[in-house]
Amino acid sequence: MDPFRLLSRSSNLDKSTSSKCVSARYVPSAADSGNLEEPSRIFDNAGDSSKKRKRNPETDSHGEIHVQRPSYSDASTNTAKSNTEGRAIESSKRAGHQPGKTSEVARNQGKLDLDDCKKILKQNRLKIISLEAASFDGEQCEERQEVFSGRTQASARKEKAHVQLITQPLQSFDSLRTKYNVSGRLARNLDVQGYRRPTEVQLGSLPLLLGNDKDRGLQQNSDNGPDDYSRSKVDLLTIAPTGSGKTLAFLIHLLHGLRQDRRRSSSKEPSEREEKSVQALVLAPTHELVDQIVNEGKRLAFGTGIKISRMRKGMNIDLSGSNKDFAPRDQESTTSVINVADDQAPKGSPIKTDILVSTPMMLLHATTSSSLGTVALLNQVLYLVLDEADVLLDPLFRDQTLSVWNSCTHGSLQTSLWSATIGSSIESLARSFVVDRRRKLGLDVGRPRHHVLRLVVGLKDSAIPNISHQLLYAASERGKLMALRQMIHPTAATVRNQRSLQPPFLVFTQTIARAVALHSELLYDIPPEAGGSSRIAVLHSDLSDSTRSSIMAGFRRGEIWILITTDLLARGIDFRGINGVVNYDIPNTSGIYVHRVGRTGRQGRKGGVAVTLYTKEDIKYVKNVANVIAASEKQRDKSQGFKAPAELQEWLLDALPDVSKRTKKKLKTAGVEARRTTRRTDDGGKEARRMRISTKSGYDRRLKQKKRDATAGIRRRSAKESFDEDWGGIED
Ligand SMILES: Nc1ncnc2c1ncn2[C@@H]1O[C@H](COP(=O)(O)OP(=O)(O)OP(=O)(O)O)[C@@H](O)[C@H]1O
Repeated sequence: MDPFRLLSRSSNLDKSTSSKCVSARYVPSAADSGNLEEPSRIFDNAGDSSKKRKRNPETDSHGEIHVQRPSYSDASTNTAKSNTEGRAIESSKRAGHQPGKTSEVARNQGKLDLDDCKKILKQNRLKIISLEAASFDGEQCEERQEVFSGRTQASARKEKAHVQLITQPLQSFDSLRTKYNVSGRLARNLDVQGYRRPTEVQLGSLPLLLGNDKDRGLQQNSDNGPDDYSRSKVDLLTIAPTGSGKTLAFLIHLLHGLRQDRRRSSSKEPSEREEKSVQALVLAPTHELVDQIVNEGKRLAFGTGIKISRMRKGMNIDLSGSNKDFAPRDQESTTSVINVADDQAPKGSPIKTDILVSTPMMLLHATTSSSLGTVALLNQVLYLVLDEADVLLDPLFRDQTLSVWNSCTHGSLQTSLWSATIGSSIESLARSFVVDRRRKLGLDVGRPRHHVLRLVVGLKDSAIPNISHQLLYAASERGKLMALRQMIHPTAATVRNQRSLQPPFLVFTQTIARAVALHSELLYDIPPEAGGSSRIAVLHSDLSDSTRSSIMAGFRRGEIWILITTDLLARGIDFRGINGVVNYDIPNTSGIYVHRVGRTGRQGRKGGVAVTLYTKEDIKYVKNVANVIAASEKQRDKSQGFKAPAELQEWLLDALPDVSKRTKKKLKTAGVEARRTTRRTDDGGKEARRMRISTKSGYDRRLKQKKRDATAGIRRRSAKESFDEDWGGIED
């Protein structure tokens, strides 16, 4: 008998246990927040232990990646698509790609041939098109106006005719150094921070931002040399899912761009070198997001000599800049320390920085109150980033954002816009703004064509597929509170017998007043043995900056388990170990739903739960949310390759009423009427509404109030009587 077989007979591994161990890796928890794993691809089966991750195309570019050819049923679509594809190939050929033939040579130079590029882009669900902004001039401008004011047939056809570009993907962070000459220090910082492989959005956007027209699959501008980085800039609009790593993508671009500019200026004679102030500007809608970007930027910029700062109340911009003592070589700059001086700078002191991160309002406040004016302070800005671009260009922030953009008058300004949701109207607005700005500044005269590109990762404007969505009907406000209590209570193992919702989680309400009211109602729901009221907090824009920062820090450290908030935290905020999101009040738009639920399941992590509670007042709005959930489930099934049990019953989609455009608009601007902070009076005016969130019925509350009044009356009377007795009045 084979002695080896005999010895191994008793070591029968329990298959179920082993598979559990593997899949446990993908369950997010607060504990994994400090650990950066390999990024899970959002659209593959990263969380499914039984399936292999997609192969790395760098090591396995032949045969293993199976790309399904699209089958077009409709003849007209067929023609349109094949035309587009044909043009894409044409354009790539013009750019220097030679399908099939170049494989060996190209691979030796770190370049892939056209087919490989196409496969990788398709595998990562990346679509890149040129919006051809610079081709609008003269009469074409009118057509553009039409696109902006409403999609005419001509403009719709024009949209369809966009050519899809086949770009060289960024296959590893190593190629940042080898292909794009990114500084060794920046590459090291990426490694130290634990970033091993680029995510989908980084894979697609970095070659567009760092490369030349050839890398982008565009026709090469004849006078652009291969290394002429500054002359081959494009503006980019990126739409990628929540938690997919957009911040890292634009930070790498800014840091590399500024290093390149400095290298160039350091090669000049000292007397010819210019001192520059802010050269890169990042706009974000909230202070919390600004802080987060700066923190990530500082970690990445460590030792590069590039300074990144946030704009705070009372700060001024120093025009003398911070690039005076720049050490161009990596070795020299390794001694730099993370400079946090600007954070502790006294109010009113000027800040010297290369990259400034701010909300539009804060920046405008500082620049307009300066004697120099906004344009003088921002005219050296070479890079403008709009993070959460759709909200920055939304009517609420639009004037401020466009005013900042207009003040960046440098001819080489490169703008990039980033969000998980950018609708067609915002896209048109951005595109027409680029064209108008360039025309006003006369930037296109005698210059090579300027391109505006759009990169879409996955399905546009949709929620990530790796979270479990649940729509819960709670009938009334009392019902919602009871349902939430049920989730908070330690015995509540599951939500609707499905995945459990365990702290830490976020609870979103429609208004600040409701967030405050809900917080005071739930304050004592967590038993003292578990930390009591310190485990639950409320965060909104009426709080001071320091209170907001300390609550954020407490939640990140895991000291706060339940954070009640408004849409202030719906966008961009990256809490890595968060287990779920509760939409206590339904979101005003489907876009906000996508962003709110995107606070969980980040970086492809599985296990996040998103619960949306709704009452009978909400029924007419719920289809917005239900449609997003249905699309997300479809995406999940597609990427898994099988149909998983739906969490959203199909009949519900049919039963819910359609949301009219008017209702959508009303909801977007003011939210559900019953929960607004003001109400209309009979004479047409407005009055503040008292916000109460309670499980007690109105009858019980009235009864209690009557009892309270009666007790107070008795106390008052008895106090008066005893006073009369003691004093006894004035005797004759
Ligand atoms: N290449 C990478 N490898 C591993 N983790 C990454 C990588 N890139 C980014 N991350 C991490 O992914 C998380 C989400 O990134 P980020 O906040 O930039 O997402 P986002 O796309 O901006 O999301 P949102 O749309 O919500 O703003 C962060 O914790 C970040 O550190």
